[in-house]
Amino acid sequence: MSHKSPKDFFAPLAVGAPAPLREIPARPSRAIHFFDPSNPKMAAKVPAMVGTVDVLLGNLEDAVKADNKVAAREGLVKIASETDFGPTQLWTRINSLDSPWVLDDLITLVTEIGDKLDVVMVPKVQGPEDIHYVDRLLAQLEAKGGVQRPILIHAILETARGVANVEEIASASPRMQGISLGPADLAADRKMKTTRVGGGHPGYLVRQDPVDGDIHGQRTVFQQDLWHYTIAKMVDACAAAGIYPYYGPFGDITDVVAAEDQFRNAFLLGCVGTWSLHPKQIEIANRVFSPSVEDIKHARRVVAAMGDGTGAVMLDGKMEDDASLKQCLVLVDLAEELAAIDPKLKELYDAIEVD
Ligand SMILES: CC(=O)SCCNC(=O)CCNC(=O)[C@H](O)C(C)(C)COP(=O)(O)OP(=O)(O)OC[C@H]1O[C@@H](n2cnc3c(N)ncnc32)[C@H](O)[C@@H]1OP(=O)(O)O
Ligand SMILES: CC(=O)C(=O)O
Ligand SMILES: [Mg+2]
Repeated sequence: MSHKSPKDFFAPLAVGAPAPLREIPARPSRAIHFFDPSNPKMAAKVPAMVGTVDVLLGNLEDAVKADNKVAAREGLVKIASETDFGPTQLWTRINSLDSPWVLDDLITLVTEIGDKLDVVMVPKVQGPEDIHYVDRLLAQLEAKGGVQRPILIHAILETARGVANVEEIASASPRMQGISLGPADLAADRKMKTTRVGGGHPGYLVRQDPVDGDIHGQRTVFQQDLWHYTIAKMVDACAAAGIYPYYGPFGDITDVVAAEDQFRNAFLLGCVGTWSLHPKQIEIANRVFSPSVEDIKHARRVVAAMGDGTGAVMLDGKMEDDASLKQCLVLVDLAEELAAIDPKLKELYDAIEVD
């Protein structure tokens, strides 16, 4: 197998295309909010959502009716042209690479609103060859449309082959911004037996041992997370490649409690954000993917106690050293990035007193 040399990896793939980035910017993206640009009621809400959510994503793929594919594409061009997105990123999810719509999706969006698009989400990515295809096409279209900065690529992990190839996908191009879990298509592709869009399943459990040998007696049941393995594998692949991992959709819009749990598990495992399918999920995602006041208070105490960052100290009966300091800096750095775009969080974090 031939590999590109480092100098080729960072060369534009088309004459006139912008140079690839050497590092993916750490822009807050706690919620990637999906809307259907062909749905007039949803589209009308988008301008007012600017500034309330880190990412607005015009969805062209699944959940948009086949008859509305062209209207969704044209609707997104209109919204993007007429809206000032300020601090909010604009992403799109294009149709799958084997669909009859994707070529026109890319041609239209990159040449008409390429300078406003931050990230193109590619569904059903099977391996690095899918990223290479989009990478070259984006470069050609950026050159054609005079786009000034490279549009990044986000892959959805929603096929068994994609999961098997996740490390190669994560490092397939300097455009790779991140990867999201796609639990619905992934469940179908793997022939899992859950019919839910993300979240757990009451049948996937571990049961407490029988008490006094009574197998029919009262035994506590612990529901397990169907997605733990895939999320952990995705987080490792993304961290190793210097890109960002995300949970995906949580389809039970009414169960805001379980959505919060699923999001928090992903946050604790290393994900930087999640999807929001309904306005009510944005607040949950923004809260869960922002470090809590308690976390930041503790992290700042450790930073203060560790002085030059080396050695070991005791704090509240616990050992802190170089490694736990690094863990705390993950939270402190994230808080700073979020405070820079979220005035309410800035106020909250600024008010923390470290004793
Ligand atoms: C497996 C996957 O691929 S997941 C990704 C693909 N799926 C999606 O993108 C789904 C996006 N979300 C939706 O389509 C909708 O939220 C649905 C179908 C789940 C629910 O829609 P509704 O039944 O209209 O929800 P509800 O009645 O609570 O909506 C309240 C209001 O919020 C609006 N709204 C609902 N979802 C959104 C949204 N995602 N963005 C903006 N506005 C929205 C509705 O239009 C409605 O407006 P109105 O008050 O002017 O009538
Ligand atoms: C996210 C997505 O597309 C899926 O779960 O299938
Ligand atoms: Mg899908």
